Amino acid sequence: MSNYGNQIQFKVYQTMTDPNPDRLPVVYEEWEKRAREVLEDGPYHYVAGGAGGESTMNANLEAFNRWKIVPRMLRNVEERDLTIELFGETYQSPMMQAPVGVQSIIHSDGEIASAKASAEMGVPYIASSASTKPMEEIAKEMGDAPRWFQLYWNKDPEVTRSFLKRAELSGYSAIVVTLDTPMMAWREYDLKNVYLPFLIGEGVGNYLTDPAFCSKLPTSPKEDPTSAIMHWTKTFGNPGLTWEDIAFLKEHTTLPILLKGILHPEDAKLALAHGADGIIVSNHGGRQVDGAIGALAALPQICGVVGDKIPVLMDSGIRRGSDIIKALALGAKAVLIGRPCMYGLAVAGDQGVAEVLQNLKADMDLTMALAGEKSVRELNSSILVESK
Ligand SMILES: Cc1cc2nc3c(=O)[nH]c(=O)nc-3n(C[C@H](O)[C@H](O)[C@H](O)COP(=O)(O)O)c2cc1C
Ligand SMILES: O=C(O)C(=O)c1ccccc1
Repeated sequence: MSNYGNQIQFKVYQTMTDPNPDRLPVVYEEWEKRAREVLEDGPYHYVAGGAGGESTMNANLEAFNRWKIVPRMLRNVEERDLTIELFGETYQSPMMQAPVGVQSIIHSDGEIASAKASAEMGVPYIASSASTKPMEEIAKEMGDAPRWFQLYWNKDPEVTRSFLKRAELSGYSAIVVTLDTPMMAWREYDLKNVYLPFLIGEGVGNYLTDPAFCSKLPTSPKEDPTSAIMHWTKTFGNPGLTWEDIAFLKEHTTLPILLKGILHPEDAKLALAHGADGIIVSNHGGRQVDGAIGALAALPQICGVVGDKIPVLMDSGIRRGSDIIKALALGAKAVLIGRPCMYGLAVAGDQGVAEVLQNLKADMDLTMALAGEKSVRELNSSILVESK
């Protein structure tokens, strides 16, 4: 049971007695501003930017703003429950870290720092295929703490199979298959800055340590890193995949498989028909299709199709506790947090990520209580109205 009320008082007291003007921000916009100050143009825009004119990024925020919470009173919210259950595991809150690759462009400790913060905060960490550090190193940092692995489905099926095996062996308990990035979108700032992290060898930690990947190289990546990177760019994404290929993944792993990047209700039906164990409604934080539907706007229809058959999670645009409450009330079992954690990482490494997660959890708990609700499992759309 949670009580963040006391923590808020503690935080205010801490702030009153701490004369340091550089203390960690509370305001989301200040985290972003501080990240902007510490990052060069290339990395900052890579993280903060979206596809094309960024209309999808804006749509994500607008979709949250369109729904309003209608709080209920006198419902005894003294004892509250933030825990959820997914695939037989109990998680401390309905929040996870979204898979984010190339984190060494944000902080020298990269994914190790984010994973450490996740373990400390009891927030599951989803390790990206495109991490700078190999999945085994990330796992080692986390001990027994919960973690999932995000799969970029390589053109070479042996690499895909090897990633699935390595994830199982290093204690990841679910596979998130990202479907919306068989190729990188048109991202204007990255083109303007001539900045693509993987072309300078970032985000290939899992690949350069993979026996299946390395077996296809003319020489070892140590001897010839350029060839290794070129091979990566040729094999990274697989635009030829179809729904029939999901069977390949099911054959090669016993872990639950979640499909990330679903926005169309017909695709939710196909996901069910092809045996997905979960769906993540997402537009990749507005980084792939410019002009796409806001992720939250896509959520209700997808939950309508899926019902209670498999869990639906969501990401894209979560910035504050009330966003999490809205997503859960519209049917998501949990949400993934992307950029906010990365701004925390840029500003203060693992401590920054932990602070961002802690603040989001406190804000979510308080918002839920003040809306008259005491369990994240019981939230539903009766506390929301849509304003057109
Ligand atoms: C810098 C960056 C790198 C990302 N890398 C990956 C990745 O490797 N795999 C993946 O599935 N999603 C990736 N994403 C998308 C996130 O998982 C998530 O969908 C998105 O950030 C959520 O939106 P938000 O940033 O508005 O919270 C990345 C996002 C960012 C900002
Ligand atoms: O930038 C991204 O959104 C992303 O998913 C990615 C893909 C490949 C390498 C690094 C990040």
